[in-house]
Amino acid sequence: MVLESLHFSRDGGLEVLDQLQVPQKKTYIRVKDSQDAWTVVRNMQVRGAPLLAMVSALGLAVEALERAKAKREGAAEWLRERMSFLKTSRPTAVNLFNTMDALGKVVEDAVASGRNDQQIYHAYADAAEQMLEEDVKANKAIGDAGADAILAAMKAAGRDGAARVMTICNTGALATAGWGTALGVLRTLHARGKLERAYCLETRPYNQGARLTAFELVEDGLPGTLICDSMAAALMQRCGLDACIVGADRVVANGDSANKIGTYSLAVLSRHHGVPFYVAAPLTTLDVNLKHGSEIPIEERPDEELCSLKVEGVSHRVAAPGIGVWNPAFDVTPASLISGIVTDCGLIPKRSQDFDVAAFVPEKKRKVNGQ
Ligand SMILES: CSC[C@H]1O[C@H](OP(=O)(O)O)[C@H](O)[C@@H]1O
Repeated sequence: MVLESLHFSRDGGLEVLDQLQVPQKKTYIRVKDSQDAWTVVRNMQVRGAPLLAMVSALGLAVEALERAKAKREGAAEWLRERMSFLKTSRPTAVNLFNTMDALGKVVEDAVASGRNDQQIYHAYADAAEQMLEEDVKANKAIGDAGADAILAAMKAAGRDGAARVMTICNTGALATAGWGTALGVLRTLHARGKLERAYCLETRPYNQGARLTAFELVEDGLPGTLICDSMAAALMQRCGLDACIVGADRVVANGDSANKIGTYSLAVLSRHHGVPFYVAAPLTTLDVNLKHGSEIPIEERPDEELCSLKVEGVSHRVAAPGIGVWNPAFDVTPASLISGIVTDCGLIPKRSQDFDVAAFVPEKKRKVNGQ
């Protein structure tokens, strides 16, 4: 059983796994309020689009419950200000914004129904806690839909065996509340006896693949092979693949998808080698307010993160001092290179060169996402 990314309870509060220390150390750190939540997300001690949204929401829930106990007034105004603050930690993963907007609606509904301060604090905390269960359920649904899609594509290509699948970054239990999105599809294939091998890219410069995905594959006994990002093309050329499946930080109205830097090159390689390329994401990752991938804000991380290797939280500089650095944390894959977008509500139907995401988001889910 993989380490859990977080532990939350009303009495015990919130603890998160410090992912900067994985796999050498498995250290849980306490998140006592919204400031702590913002800091662990900004530092990438906690990362992964769904997980960073949940940790932000739950860190604020811990603080809200403390204020309820102390009978502090001004609940709605305080929660609005704290949610706005939490939105400033990282700009690309839309899950953070969708989650804060959905929780903001919970607060506004409580105010509109005449709830007092204590009730408003508790309404917020109840909704934040419920997101944990919903996330794992969504990931299991993504797992089934993704595994069905990959096996159907293999059958159409005349292959009935187990799947050889490549993935980038970490999209497993350490990027979510459990099971994972793209890595959740690999877990489902394995559970069905249909995973021949998972090839995980080390995912420079943060090494989510080498440190986190490799850790999850080994811990859960999935057949995994680690490769350098630069080896992906040669592996497709020499060994053959049945699919690539990746996560997402934001999928916009036409299906263009932002994900970890290196994903776009994987999509181009997949197209060149005739490998189906899938994006796996819960509905909280969809953003129909943006029409095209060029509108997605791309986070740039500190130069030091590219120039150094961090082991157990300690940085060792590798790059020559004084060199200029460009360090975008994400890139955007155009919908035309994506074979399918796998969600917890099934696959988004593909048009000739893109997807109609807005038509897909069911009315009820659209409301939850604040769209
Ligand atoms: C479950 S999708 C997680 C998504 O987030 C990762 O980015 P980061 O590690 O910088 O938070 C990566 O893009 C993954 O695909």
